[in-house]
Amino acid sequence: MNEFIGWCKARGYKFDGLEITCPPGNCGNGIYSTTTFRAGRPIITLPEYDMINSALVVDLPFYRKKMAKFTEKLKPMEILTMFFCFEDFETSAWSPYLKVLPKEFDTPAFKGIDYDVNTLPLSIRKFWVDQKKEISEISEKVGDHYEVRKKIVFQLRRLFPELTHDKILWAWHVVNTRCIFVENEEHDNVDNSDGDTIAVIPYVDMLNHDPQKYQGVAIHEKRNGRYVVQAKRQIMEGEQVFVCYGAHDNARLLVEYGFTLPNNLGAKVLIPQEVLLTLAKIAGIAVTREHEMVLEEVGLPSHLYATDEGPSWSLRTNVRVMLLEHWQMANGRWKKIIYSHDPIDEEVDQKIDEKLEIMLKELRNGVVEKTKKMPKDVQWMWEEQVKVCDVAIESFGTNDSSQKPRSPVEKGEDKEKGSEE
Ligand SMILES: C[S@@+](CC[C@H](N)C(=O)[O-])C[C@H]1O[C@@H](n2cnc3c(N)ncnc32)[C@H](O)[C@@H]1O
Repeated sequence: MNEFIGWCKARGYKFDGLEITCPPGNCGNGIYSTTTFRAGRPIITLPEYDMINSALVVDLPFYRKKMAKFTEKLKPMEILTMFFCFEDFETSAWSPYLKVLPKEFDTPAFKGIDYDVNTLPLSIRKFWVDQKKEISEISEKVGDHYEVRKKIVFQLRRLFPELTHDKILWAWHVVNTRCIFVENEEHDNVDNSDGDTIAVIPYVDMLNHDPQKYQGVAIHEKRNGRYVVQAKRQIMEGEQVFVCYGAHDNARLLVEYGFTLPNNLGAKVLIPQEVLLTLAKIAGIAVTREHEMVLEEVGLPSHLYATDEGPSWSLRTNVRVMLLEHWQMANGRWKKIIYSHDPIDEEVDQKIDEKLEIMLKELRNGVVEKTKKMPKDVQWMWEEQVKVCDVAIESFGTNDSSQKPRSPVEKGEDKEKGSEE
């Protein structure tokens, strides 16, 4: 670690009052404060040219030469993965940094765990599919298959015999678990058709995630040519400095970063429109095609979030829409009602509560039933969803679990109704 710290200082990084140590638990290294920082003070600064982004890599002579062999341009994720595949731990200019990177990761992809997508909660499903696709696409392009396709096996094998699927998987994880959102300039040799917004930033990438406690916010100060992490509130001596990687639930944290958080407020339950409609019907709301069309036009999500004190405004509004009378919807009259700033009529408000409570209990029971049927290794993801439902239900203040309506699954009416599916 000392070699890395010296390397950073020699490159102009500033991080007085911080030290990298291993926090308790299994989270690798973290950054701790050895002094008190006032809110607004920069705690880490480094020159922007030290951000490892696609432009930096493709302009390095080694990679420029290497990429000249390809007929197509690579995307930013592929370029950064390639960089971590090929940099030599001993001879690279980044050697002290490469040596402090984790050797392995606790993500399902790294451990070779392949979830059946149909057993995952909706909140993580698309992300899991996209991640698998991205890893296999990268390993095809940079690895064996790509070489076969391009008939340059011989040259690449001769130049880079160490390039294996395992190496690519490791390099991809380095990028995916450590990259930060930045707005990179366009570069002629980069395929930025899907954007170019990632960079791996040494030292800054030692910051761990805590969405509740985080004190560090990162800013690319283009005008000053530097990258800065600032204290967004006072940081006390001895505290671990955290940033927030995003409002992710635990399934997402595990799949993307290989860890979970106790009491994660990023937990959420996605309620797609067809499930909302089913729940509404169970709660006795007479939903017509007209209601469905208005719901589509309003376009609000019906999700439940662990951070919400009760069902969100958008979920309540969707229920409100479904309670509209035919005459209230005719000729676009619903817009005046739904978008009005006037307080909602107390009677309507009570009706929304009453219906929502039934709907959410039904949803909860459906998720509980689903949880029981899921393989053991993903049950905890569903249990987290049950907890989110519980918090929302508790907000109604009745909290009488014996009164929970039986789910359609229990009643044997419709296997999928009332579940998150
Ligand atoms: C950007 S790196 C942070 C530095 C990292 N701990 C290291 O030793 O290099 C992200 C990785 O740190 C770990 N991590 C970050 N926040 C964590 C937390 N709150 N709990 C456990 N592990 C965490 C995970 O392994 C994640 O993939």
